[in-house]
Amino acid sequence: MLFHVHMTVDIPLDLDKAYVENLKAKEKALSQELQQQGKWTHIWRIVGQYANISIFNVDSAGELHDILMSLPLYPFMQVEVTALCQHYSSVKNEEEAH
Ligand SMILES: O=C(O)C[C@H]1C=CC(=O)O1
Repeated sequence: MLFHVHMTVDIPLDLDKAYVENLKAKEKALSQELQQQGKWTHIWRIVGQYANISIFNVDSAGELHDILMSLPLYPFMQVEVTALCQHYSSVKNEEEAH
């Protein structure tokens, strides 16, 4: 199942800098692990915002939920999820679309 996920990060300015850098490093490592596994298939920075647009390819909505909850920066994120399915006009088959 494909999901479009819009993550906006808002970290309080008064948090300890070392703590924040550690969270970001953990977030990056987990994100890259999920990308290597083919579950987090795209991540794009939204220009001018501390936000990203991502595409996830997971087995279920529940799996995506668990992944999002496990993100180290999740407590500081607003997350909007949109479920995707094949468009009838798409020239790609579902596998290629991933
Ligand atoms: O920077 C972000 O967009 C937030 C988050 C998502 C992946 C990652 O490494 O950080």
